[in-house]
Amino acid sequence: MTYPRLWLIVPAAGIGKRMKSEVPKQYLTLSNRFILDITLSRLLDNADFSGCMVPLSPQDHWWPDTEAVNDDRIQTCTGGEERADSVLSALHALQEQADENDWVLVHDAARPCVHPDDLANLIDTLSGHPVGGLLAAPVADTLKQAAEGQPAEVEATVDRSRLWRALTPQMFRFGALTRALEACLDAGHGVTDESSAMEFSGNMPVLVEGRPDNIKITVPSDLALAGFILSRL
Ligand SMILES: Nc1ccn([C@@H]2O[C@H](COP(=O)(O)OP(=O)(O)OP(=O)(O)O)[C@@H](O)[C@H]2O)c(=O)n1
Ligand SMILES: C[C@](O)(CO)[C@H](O)COP(=O)(O)O
Repeated sequence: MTYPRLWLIVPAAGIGKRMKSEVPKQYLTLSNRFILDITLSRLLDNADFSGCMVPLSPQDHWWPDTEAVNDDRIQTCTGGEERADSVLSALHALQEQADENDWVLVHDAARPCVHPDDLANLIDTLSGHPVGGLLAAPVADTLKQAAEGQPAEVEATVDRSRLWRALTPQMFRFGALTRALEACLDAGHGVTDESSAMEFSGNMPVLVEGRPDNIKITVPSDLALAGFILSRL
């Protein structure tokens, strides 16, 4: 067994409100495969993970019909109200198996287009780093800040020279991430990604440039786009 080990968490307990679909978006299909199965296979088939934890909604009744249900590398737990709650639930479910300084990679179930080269580069870049970091893409568009009120009107153009879009996987030491998320939730400090929790604890995670086509399926038009991207990978 090599140390530190790699653990994978794929939060899949969301309901996909913005997708406006009949089923949670992680259970929509592309080429007759659940998006969740595509995401899990693209990660587990391209790095040596010691285990994978998938937090699911208590109302999830699709999991038994996935490919992943038959994969003995994958465990499930019950997710929480917010993404951060689901990730912390998964960390707690793994804590008897993982060591303090093992790495944990957290990747959205809704990001099936993650490229193996980005996964390998993230792991290689961060493996000796004391804190960890995340895949991210430099902002390529001009950014406008809206004034209060409707209709939305430009209040300012934001300097984008040091702005990046956070992607996933995000990769941190198991113990440090667990404590950071616990501190955020104890303080009522809502976070939408793991890096924000690490920043709240005073760290400066490394930004590792990743492909901008590692999209998160969020709104209806993202589904066809993800299908096109996957067809080209
Ligand atoms: N309580 C939650 C909320 C989200 N997620 C997961 O976190 C990932 C990214 O979150 P997001 O894109 O916001 O998914 P949803 O919360 O499902 O989308 P929405 O905000 O539109 O409802 C998704 O894979 C989602 O399943 C989760 O595990 N637990
Ligand atoms: C984790 C994430 O995908 C990084 O951009 C994003 O923060 C998830 O946010 P969401 O509101 O839960 O989709």
